[in-house]
Amino acid sequence: MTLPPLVEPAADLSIEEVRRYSRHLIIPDVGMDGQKRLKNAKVLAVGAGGLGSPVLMYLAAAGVGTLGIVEFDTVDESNLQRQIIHGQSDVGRSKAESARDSIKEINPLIDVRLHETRLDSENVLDIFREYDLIVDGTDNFATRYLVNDACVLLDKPYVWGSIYRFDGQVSVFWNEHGPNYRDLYPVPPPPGMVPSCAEGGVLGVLCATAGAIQATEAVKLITGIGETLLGRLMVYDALEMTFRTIKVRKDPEGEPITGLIDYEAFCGVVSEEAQEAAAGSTITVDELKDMMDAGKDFELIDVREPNEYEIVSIPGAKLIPKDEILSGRKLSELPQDRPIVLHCKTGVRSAEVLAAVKNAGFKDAVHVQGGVTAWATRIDKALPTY
Ligand SMILES: Nc1ncnc2c1ncn2[C@@H]1O[C@H](COP(=O)(O)OP(=O)(O)OP(=O)(O)O)[C@@H](O)[C@H]1O
Repeated sequence: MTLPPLVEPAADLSIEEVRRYSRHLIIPDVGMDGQKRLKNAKVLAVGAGGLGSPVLMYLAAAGVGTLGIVEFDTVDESNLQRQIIHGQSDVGRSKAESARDSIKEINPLIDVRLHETRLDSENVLDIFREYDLIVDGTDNFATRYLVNDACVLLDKPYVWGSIYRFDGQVSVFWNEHGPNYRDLYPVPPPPGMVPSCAEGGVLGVLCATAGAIQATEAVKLITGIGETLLGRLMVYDALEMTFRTIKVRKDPEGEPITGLIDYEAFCGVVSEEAQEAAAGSTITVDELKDMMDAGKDFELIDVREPNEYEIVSIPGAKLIPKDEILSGRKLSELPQDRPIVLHCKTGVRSAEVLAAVKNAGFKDAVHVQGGVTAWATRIDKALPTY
């Protein structure tokens, strides 16, 4: 959809800016007017991770005058495979500060504002008010619904992106002029149904493709050039190397968004059924270690995928992937005569499996809080986390 420019042009460009942005200025559709609009624009990136990295780097290079970053996390070694705004020497540092330093290196003329906090219902409206446009590079449903609803309430355009393994999706939402995120995804998927990149992995370079499309949409919205992805969903398949766009319409049945809600509860990080099953049937990794040391007779079952098991596993654990149990295909491999201890990477999937196992009649079953990640950080520190 073609839209009028989102931002008014700045009064002028300095000689330094004219030199720096000359390859933009000679594109007739951008020109001085478009570059001045970019200079005046205030864009907020939510998350400085896989998608946030290319988004921030390209918008900085393009001359977006003010870039905000909301990010609470620190750089982990496993981020470096895709989060190219951070480098080896940034491991352990605040992602927001590391991103700011990279931006300043790319373009010192940019004003960078840091919001070193987790975006939530309490702070979202105050933070968003400062910006013209929100670009979301986060990895969880609760934050996406939060960003969407805040954008609707404040009438801001929302550039959304999502990545998983070899697939990317990008769209633009703007309730005043077209659909919002809830028109595409009215309700979140059931907890555990859609694995995160931390659980399922992501091809690092996929972030560049999806993030660059998000940055392109931001530039188009600011300057008013081209057809935006408002009302269209871009679906990218890196293995097939195809880009498809699908129409997104406003849902006539869609509930109006009148305020913010409890997004963690709405997205149910762990399903209610799993929470019920886990209540009183959860053990810590220290308790698991004590059971092992005491020679207790039990079956330890790892419900992750085979490739995860290959990266790191708890000694003695038998691998039966979650879907093999949930589908009933491998229920017969569970012992009838001994207690069952289930674990996964962090304790989300094992809680889901625990509910299914108990429903199937295996009453003497527990799951391990924090999974193999807790085991590797508390019990056997020589093991890697991923
Ligand atoms: N509510 C939020 N407020 C601020 N930042 C957020 C919020 N939710 C997610 N993020 C940030 O968004 C980024 C998303 O990046 P990415 O998808 O590459 O995953 P990651 O969390 O860094 O990595 P992994 O989950 O694989 O360890 C992360 O840096 C994360 O800290």
